[in-house]
Amino acid sequence: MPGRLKLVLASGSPRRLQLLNQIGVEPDRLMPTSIDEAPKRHELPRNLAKRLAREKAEAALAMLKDEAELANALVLTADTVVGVGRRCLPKAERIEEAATCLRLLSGRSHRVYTGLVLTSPDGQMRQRLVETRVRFKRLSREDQESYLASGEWRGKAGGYAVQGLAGGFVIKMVGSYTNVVGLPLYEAMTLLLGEGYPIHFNWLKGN
Ligand SMILES: Cc1cn([C@H]2C[C@H](O)[C@@H](COP(=O)(O)OP(=O)(O)OP(=O)(O)O)O2)c(=O)[nH]c1=O
Repeated sequence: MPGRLKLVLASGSPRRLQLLNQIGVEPDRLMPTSIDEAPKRHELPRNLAKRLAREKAEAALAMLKDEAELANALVLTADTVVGVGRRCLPKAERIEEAATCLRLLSGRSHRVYTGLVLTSPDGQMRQRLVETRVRFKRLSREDQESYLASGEWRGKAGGYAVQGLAGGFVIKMVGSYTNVVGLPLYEAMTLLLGEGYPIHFNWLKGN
């Protein structure tokens, strides 16, 4: 008899895990991948998000191939990229990068893309690309300096986290909020249900 369908979240992002938990999904395994996330020359933000989500899926599958107990597992990966026009902003690791991002984001609209890949046990990859438009207020010198001092930008695409202090910078958002945080929940839920993952069953637990 086939075992219960398992889920591997191939991510080291605590935000992605929290977002999945929010819809009652608890992955059987967390598996951070490590890939080169540098954009190619002239690569558009949307293409970068798609490519990196796919490369994370491939890296996770290679790590899983010797794990018999996860042979029957779905594997979920995502990558979030902030784009200003045709330019990909970095996932800020240094304060100078974050400062450059804030200057570019100040007083204008940008787009946040998340590429999502769900791989089924037979190796089939189902992919989504989700886009949200975000408009920031003009950031004063104090906004920028205080935000940099907060450290909240660290490890975040585009050097900000909308779920934290930077929520106060957002004038307008068009599209999915959870997409900006790192995992668009409508699309994730649709992909998981499409592969037969029993999301609603989990909602009944505890009642
Ligand atoms: C724009 C934005 C990004 N982010 C985060 C989500 C992601 O963790 C990160 C983008 O980097 P990613 O490379 O997408 O993800 P990651 O390296 O953190 O995790 P993994 O590859 O292991 O799945 O930025 C926020 O938390 N809030 C935001 O508002």
